[in-house]
Amino acid sequence: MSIKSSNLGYPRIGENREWKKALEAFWAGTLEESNFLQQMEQIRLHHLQKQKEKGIDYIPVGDFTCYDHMLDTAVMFGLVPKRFPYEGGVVPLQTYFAMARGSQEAIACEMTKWFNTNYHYIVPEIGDRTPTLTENKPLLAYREAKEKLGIKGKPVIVGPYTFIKLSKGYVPAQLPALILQLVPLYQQILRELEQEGVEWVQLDEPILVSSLSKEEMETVSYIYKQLHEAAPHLNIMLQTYFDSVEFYPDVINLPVQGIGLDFVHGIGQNLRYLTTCGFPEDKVLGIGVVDGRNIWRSHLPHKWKLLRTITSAVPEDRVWLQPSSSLLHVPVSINQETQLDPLVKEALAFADEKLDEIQVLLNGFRSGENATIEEFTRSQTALSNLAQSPERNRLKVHESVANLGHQHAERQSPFVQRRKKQQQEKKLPLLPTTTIGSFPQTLEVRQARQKWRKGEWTTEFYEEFIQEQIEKWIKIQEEIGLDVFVHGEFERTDMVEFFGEKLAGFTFTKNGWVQSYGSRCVKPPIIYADVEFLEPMTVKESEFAQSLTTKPVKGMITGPVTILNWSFVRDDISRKQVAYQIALALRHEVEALEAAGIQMIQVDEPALREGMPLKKSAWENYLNWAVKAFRLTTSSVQDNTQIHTHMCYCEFHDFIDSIRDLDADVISIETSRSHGELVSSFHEHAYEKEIGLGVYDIHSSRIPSVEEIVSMIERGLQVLEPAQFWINPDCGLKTRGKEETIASLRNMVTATLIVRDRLTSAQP
Ligand SMILES: Nc1nc2c(c(=O)[nH]1)N[C@@H](CNc1ccc(C(=O)N[C@@H](CCC(=O)N[C@@H](CCC(=O)N[C@@H](CCC(=O)O)C(=O)O)C(=O)O)C(=O)O)cc1)CN2
Ligand code: MET
Ligand SMILES: [Zn+2]
Repeated sequence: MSIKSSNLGYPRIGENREWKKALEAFWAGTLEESNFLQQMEQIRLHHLQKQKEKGIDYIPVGDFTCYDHMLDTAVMFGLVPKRFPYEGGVVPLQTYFAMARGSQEAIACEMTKWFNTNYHYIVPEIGDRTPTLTENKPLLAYREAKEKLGIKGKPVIVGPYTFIKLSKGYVPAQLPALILQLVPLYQQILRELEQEGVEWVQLDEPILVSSLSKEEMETVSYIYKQLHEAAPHLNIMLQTYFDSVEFYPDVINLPVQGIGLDFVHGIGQNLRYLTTCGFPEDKVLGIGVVDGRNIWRSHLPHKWKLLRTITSAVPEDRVWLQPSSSLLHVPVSINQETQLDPLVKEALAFADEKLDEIQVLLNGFRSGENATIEEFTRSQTALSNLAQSPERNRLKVHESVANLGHQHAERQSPFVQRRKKQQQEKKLPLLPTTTIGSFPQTLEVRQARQKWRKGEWTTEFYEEFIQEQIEKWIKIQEEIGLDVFVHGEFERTDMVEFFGEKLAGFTFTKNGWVQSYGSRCVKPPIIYADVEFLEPMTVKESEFAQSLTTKPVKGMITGPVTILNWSFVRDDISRKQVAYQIALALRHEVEALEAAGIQMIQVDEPALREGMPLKKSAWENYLNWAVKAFRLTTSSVQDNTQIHTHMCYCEFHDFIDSIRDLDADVISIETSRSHGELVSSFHEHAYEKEIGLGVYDIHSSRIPSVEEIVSMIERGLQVLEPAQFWINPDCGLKTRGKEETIASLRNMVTATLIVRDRLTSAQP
């Protein structure tokens, strides 16, 4: 036996986003359920077949989903919240999608970021029901692959501890009881897999790389002991990713047959552990050597050296070569990228190419290093050509970043003084209403952009079209009676891609899509070089919108940390340096907006939290530079220019002090999808600046009632001062339709007026 290859998970969306298109057609009612399911199966099998053809020894099955793998796990355990109709047994597709997307009757489940990625999972709600096993999904996936393709796959399951830790609806004291309920269900799954003759199963426990307590590690040991006893002949690959494991000595002694470690993102610590503590002789080591989170080609000679180091500690026949994580986080294939500059293209590897890299390394082991010398040289040359390119060596940019030590990044006056000036000048009513920036990106808008891109429309014609949209929506906002307007972001494909296209240092793929949540995808820009400001990016639209109304129109840009976190970033310099480069570029934009008379400028940072390292010990350093990057972007404006920021779909409670340090005058946040739980965190941290609370979920076509919004507002008012309070939806409205947007916003304004009335008449 020699070294083996393995994969942890494959993108679901398909080379041409077939998956997304099928889902959206099904939801729209233009694709019947049976056809839909058939298409899903086709896509699923095609992906397995592809991995087989690439020669992967351990192909993951069961990683495919019709929405999200956490949601799949929750419904497998019958964890349907009581607000959805459900009578036990296999959860119907209708209910499954209602949990994900909401229905007119019931609010959707919460959605939040999967560790430090831009992938969002549906948060299981445990409290409502006792978990039961409704169907053995991994077993079904295994059988399908075996029967239809002759593939003896490796079922992938979210591990019990990660599942519980990422769920909600229980208090810590209930944890032991919960474990006692869930463990037998996992046991049953594994026992049935064992009986089926499954060789290996992959249990994903990324939670093991986060900062756990010793006590928690003991719980994990208890759980895995139970699992092993239930199916002693089944091999468990305990898979971790995104960083190095905590408690390495405990982890390697768990009664499992394989341990998967990330040797890209956790390389320093994982390697130190391996060389100092060793690795047990009775286990397989899955080594994640090819980056599952970024799109750069591997430097194969370096990887080879790493493999040599590892195989001097663990014999080859007990090693699996694999990506560092599921390939869910990278685009499918570089095949279609015919327009990329060869300098960049040669240096890239997407999911399919990453699997090829694994095979190249494997061949090196099987047939000797010489057999792969060509590929090794090619990777080395591509990466060094890019490193030496003038675009990566813009001295002026390097100097500006190097000189940052002396920059204060302070507003002229402290918040309290600025606030007074802003209040006097802006004279906003109590509980000002606003929106987060984008209005519906309708088919009409997207098609217009496509016509312009294809050259069917002139730039002039397209810009006129955008102006018409802005005009239409300024009128709509007037009619609805909002207090602070936005221009609607019609000219943007995506809040990050748009800015990337206008800054130096970025490049773009034609088809490099990655799933963000459900059917929604993003095409992350590639930061391949030094970033520089070229010319104003948003001034024209903002200025135009402001010229149409006397209400303030917020300028709207995406912040430096979010642009960083939602791009694929060069890895030859630190992320901090890249963030500073972007911040210095964006500062010009903020200044240009101010100079054009825009008095409120929103700098979105929805990805600030997501970039936070998984280990608490690394938080301070990250937050220091992330906050500084935001302040570099925003601090040069006058006191009366009001800086807004916005964040969504993340945990807020553990970094409120950093939010305060951003020194934004107003922050608007998502609250309703997390059902209002985080409002009290701002109170507990005595947050003194202004806050806009998300009063309704924007990921659902459901129109919130006035009463519902009133009670959301009142809930907020129990803990926050009326004077610091703004009212807004959870996030931008680009994914919504026009009519539902208008209806929802009307209800939001009506609800605000009711509460505003109550507050003012209660005053002496
Ligand atoms: N980068 C990023 N991450 C984010 C968010 C975000 O806004 N941006 N928001 C949060 C939630 N995540 C989201 C991610 C994506 C979308 C989203 O709406 N994505 C669109 C794609 C947006 C886009 O780039 N649209 C292009 C068009 C892309 C396209 O599909 N074109 C068609 C042709 C046009 C058509 O007929 O539709 C094609 O190529 O086939 C455009 O507007 O120009 C989608 O999946 O549908 C929303 C939220 C968190 N993470
Ligand atoms: N301004 C952006 C919008 O409204 C913020 C989105 S945060 C994911 O779409
Ligand atoms: Zn948002």
